[in-house]
Amino acid sequence: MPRPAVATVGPVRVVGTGLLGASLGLALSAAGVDVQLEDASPSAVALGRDMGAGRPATPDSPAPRLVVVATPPDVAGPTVLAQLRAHPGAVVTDVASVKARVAHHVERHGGDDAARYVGSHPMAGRERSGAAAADADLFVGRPWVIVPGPRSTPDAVLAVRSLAVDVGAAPTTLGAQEHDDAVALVSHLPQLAASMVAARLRDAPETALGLAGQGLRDVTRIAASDPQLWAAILVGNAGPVARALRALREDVDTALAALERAAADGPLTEGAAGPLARVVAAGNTGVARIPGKHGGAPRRYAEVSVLVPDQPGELGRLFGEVGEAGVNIEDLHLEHSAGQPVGLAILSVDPAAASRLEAELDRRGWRLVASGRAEA
Ligand SMILES: NC(=O)c1ccc[n+]([C@@H]2O[C@H](COP(=O)([O-])OP(=O)(O)OC[C@H]3O[C@@H](n4cnc5c(N)ncnc54)[C@H](O)[C@@H]3O)[C@@H](O)[C@H]2O)c1
Ligand SMILES: O=C(O)C(=O)C[C@]1(C(=O)O)C=C[C@@H](O)C=C1
Repeated sequence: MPRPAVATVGPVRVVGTGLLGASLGLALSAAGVDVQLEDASPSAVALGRDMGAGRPATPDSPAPRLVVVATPPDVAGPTVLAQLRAHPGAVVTDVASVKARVAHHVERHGGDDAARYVGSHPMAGRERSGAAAADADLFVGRPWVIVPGPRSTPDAVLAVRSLAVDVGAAPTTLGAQEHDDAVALVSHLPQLAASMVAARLRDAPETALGLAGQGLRDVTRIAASDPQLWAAILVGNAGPVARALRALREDVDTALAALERAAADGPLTEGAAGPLARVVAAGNTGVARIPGKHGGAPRRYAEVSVLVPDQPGELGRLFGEVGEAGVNIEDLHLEHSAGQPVGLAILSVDPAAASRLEAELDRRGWRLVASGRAEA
């Protein structure tokens, strides 16, 4: 396969070869960029190398043109400073999930070197840590926030934007505090909420856990995230996260008051159902505002739900036949419970093509499920 043309000029030094660093190394190496790997843990470097993310940095390595600091956020500021000093010809960025603290650190202690620093944050990741979980396609189609400092040069900003584009991400520029306020709401509060819901399961009886369906899985995937990394992220963005959590607590208190009223006086008691419906309806409004798959404005798709036998090759056959019908799958959800002989494939498609696709799949013997759901 021909290599994609990239604007990033190596060597690129990746400092911190865990999930993010190794994923970046994989993507850049696949594009032919020379990647040097550095980590406080020698075994993390060795793993990154073995995964194909780059070559271990040595004292004889050529000077990097670009350094990407992918360490935990609590050490990102000092690591950025050390890299600026060690590589006076390099642009330095970091990918920490919290930006204001790193920016202040570089601004306060970096002197003229701060001109070569540009903060950044790819909104891409997963609930696992380390290079073993790395993925060259992690950044494809994801927003990548660029956070220029007051002294960042245009060339430095361009180098970091190019990096984002070269690995398939969509760069967008924000101020450090604006970024931190935004991710408190769309990333840090969801992590806390997922963790708290999942924590309720610790002592749940096996019979209850055996009933777990897709709803629980949807809400708790990120509860498997690394506690140490997330503790550093949350304390690093404490003010905005506390504000978001306080607002959530108000909704919890509203729901609690309504439930306790219903529990004490019966489900038809005045003031019980109304507040609960309003909480759920507010959630409907919020979820409808989450942008679609390309991170752009929400657009509506029709959903076609198909029962798929739990046998090798059946999903591939379904995709093939949707393709033969000339319909593009815009998004896909799979619902499956252990022990069930079938799964449910929910295909998001252009509304204009939905009925034709349903008729075609029906004709070919697929079992369709009326869902009527539309995705925003
Ligand atoms: N995990 C995600 O979903 C995600 C997404 C976007 C951004 N981020 C940010 O990316 C950064 C890395 O996260 P990750 O998920 O790759 O973590 P990770 O735990 O997988 O990797 C971090 C690596 O940094 C190394 N390290 C720690 N201290 C170091 C130091 N002082 N010098 C050099 N190396 C050091 C560790 O040995 C480890 O290999 C964090 O700042 C995180 O906030 C994470
Ligand atoms: O999808 C996931 O698993 C993530 O945790 C990714 C996610 C996010 O909240 O979107 C998590 C933290 C990062 O700073 C950026 C991305």
